[in-house]
Amino acid sequence: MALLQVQNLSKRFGGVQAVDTVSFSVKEDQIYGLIGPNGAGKSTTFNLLTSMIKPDSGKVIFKDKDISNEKPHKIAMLGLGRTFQHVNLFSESTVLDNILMANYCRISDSFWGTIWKSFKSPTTLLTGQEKAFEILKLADLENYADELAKNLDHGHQGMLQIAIALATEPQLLLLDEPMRGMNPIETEEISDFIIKIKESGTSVLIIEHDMKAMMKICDQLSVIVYGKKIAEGTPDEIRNNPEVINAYLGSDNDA
Ligand SMILES: Nc1ncnc2c1ncn2[C@@H]1O[C@H](COP(=O)(O)OP(=O)(O)OP(=O)(O)O)[C@@H](O)[C@H]1O
Repeated sequence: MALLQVQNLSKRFGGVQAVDTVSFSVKEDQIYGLIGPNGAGKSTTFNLLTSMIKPDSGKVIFKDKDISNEKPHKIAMLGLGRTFQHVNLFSESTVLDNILMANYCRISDSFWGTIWKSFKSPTTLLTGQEKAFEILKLADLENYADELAKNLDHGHQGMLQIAIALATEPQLLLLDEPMRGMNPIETEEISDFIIKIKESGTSVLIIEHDMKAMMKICDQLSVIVYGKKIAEGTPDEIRNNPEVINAYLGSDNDA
């Protein structure tokens, strides 16, 4: 079943057609990749999906609901979580507290909602702790639970960033260049973490420039060039698509 349907989405900034009638669907239990050169329109697409900006035309359907004009926090509450390109942590808080805060934001969507939920369920905070350790384990960060986030190395901060987004308990997690600035070992660890996220029941939509990693982890990919989708398929189909090789991958493709 399609969890997310993107239908003819378009966005223009002045003279630049950043996103041009882009359509694709992400199914449950899928890692779906968006690839394309710098300035292709990938981040703009993410910003449209999460309502950080509004489309000129087109629709975003999430779990059969049109969310094109929904507020960003409502979209997060519906189960669409995301990370940003730049690491965004509470650096003076511990790793565990970063996760707990994100998880608590998930359950406390409103003041009265919080009161009602805590009245209904006094175990809410305990459940939050259990959930947090579950996520830390998945990210291989459980040994760093009491460490301040600022003391983690770049690779572990990247893992924590994803773990925080996961703590909002999304059904679909949008990852914006999670391997940016990572060395090959860190890239491998993040790839494994993303696969584990899928196996634990959360679908993933990912933008990433590391082609090797994308070809390894994605079930399906779309290629965007100058705002337009030029191809869609499995990693093998994309790797061998002459139009993609011409327009984007080039002859030095080692994916
Ligand atoms: N807020 C904005 N105002 C004006 N132009 C913008 C804005 N955001 C993006 N653009 C332009 O839209 C186009 C698409 O940019 P976008 O950041 O979506 O590409 P991208 O594929 O994510 O690139 P990268 O891989 O480098 O992150 C670019 O030409 C960019 O300069």
